[in-house]
Amino acid sequence: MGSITEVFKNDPLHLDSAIPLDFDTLKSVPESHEWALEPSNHSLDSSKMLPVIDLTHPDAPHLVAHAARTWGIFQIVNHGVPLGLMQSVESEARRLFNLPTQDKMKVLRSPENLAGYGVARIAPFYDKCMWHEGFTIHDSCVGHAKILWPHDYESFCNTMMEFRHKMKPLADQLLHYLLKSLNIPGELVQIWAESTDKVSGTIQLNSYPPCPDPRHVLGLAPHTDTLLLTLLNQCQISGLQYFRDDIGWISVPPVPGAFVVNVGDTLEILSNGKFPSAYHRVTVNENKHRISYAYFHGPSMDSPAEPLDKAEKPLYRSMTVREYCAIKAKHNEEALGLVKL
Ligand SMILES: C=C1C[C@]23C[C@@]1(O)CC[C@H]2[C@@]12CCC[C@@](C)(C(=O)O1)[C@H]2[C@@H]3C(=O)O
Ligand SMILES: O=C(O)CCC(=O)C(=O)O
Ligand SMILES: [Fe+2]
Repeated sequence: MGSITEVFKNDPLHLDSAIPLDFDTLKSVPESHEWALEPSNHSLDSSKMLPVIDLTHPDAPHLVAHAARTWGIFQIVNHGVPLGLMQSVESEARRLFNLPTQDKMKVLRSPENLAGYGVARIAPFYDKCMWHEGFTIHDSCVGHAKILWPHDYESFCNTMMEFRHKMKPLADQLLHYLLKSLNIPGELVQIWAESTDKVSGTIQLNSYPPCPDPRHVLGLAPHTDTLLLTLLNQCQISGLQYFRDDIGWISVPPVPGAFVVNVGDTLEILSNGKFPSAYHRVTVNENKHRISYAYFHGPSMDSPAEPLDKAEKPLYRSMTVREYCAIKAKHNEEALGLVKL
């Protein structure tokens, strides 16, 4: 059926590269984790550049569409997701990542699966390792949570399911604003809105432990997200950076209670390049254990991935979302270039 899991069944992440480092035992950065980092641009005040949009503002639909066109990344506040729920997601994520390594290894993501504990999907594309461990939730998380906390799994699962339940309509609303701003028939906007009903969004919990020397380390290597929209909370600790050719790497400042919204590759294709997918990376901290959590909003794998405005010359070839995800899983950063006409 139409889930992203099937893409990874065909292109498994091999186990030897799927195990994160045991960060607790490290006193210095091993060579395997030392990157030649492109420097950040500190001369610009990114807090004055990247838009922070109040979703209760009467002009919110236009502000959202404008920010997605100009940046491919922006932040939203007054989005309706309760702060208490956001705090619970963070504390459940911390509870998980604070478990001993041998416990987390019991829920290691199997090579052909999407869900569970492990390194980022993009890890095999790099010869250096990232200072990161992740936990991915796709359908239910009960199986994994029962292994981790046999007598106390419910608070984790209830929190994550409640979070997903609140994120879906928010992501749909943003997608609706964006698609409506394109020159496409209302029925097509409706079809796309409904296409996200067939899949349950993916939740990704990210952990970036304190690092003895963060200057040469990356939490996550530069990447774009694959699906339509990613909504991410950085839990008040900076680390997320965004790249644009004309400005270089700038920090995305943590804004209390906000979600960072990233345009993903699939939305770049649907919009014929009007909403550019955001190229981003994560840096780490010396003393703070940074957590972030994200909701990945995607369509059914059977949906067409092609420019929607038929009056325009298409810049990308037509394919299904499944085909695009398979190209991304094989070629990572090269994928968008490979489907450009
Ligand atoms: C829905 C998804 C997006 C994601 C791949 C995945 O199937 C589940 C994990 C997601 C994640 C999180 C960390 C960064 C990222 C690039 C990765 O390696 O795994 C994203 C993937 C993505 O957007 O392509
Ligand atoms: O941790 C972050 O700020 C970003 C995480 C991210 O890029 C992702 O989960 O795709
Ligand atoms: Fe990302």
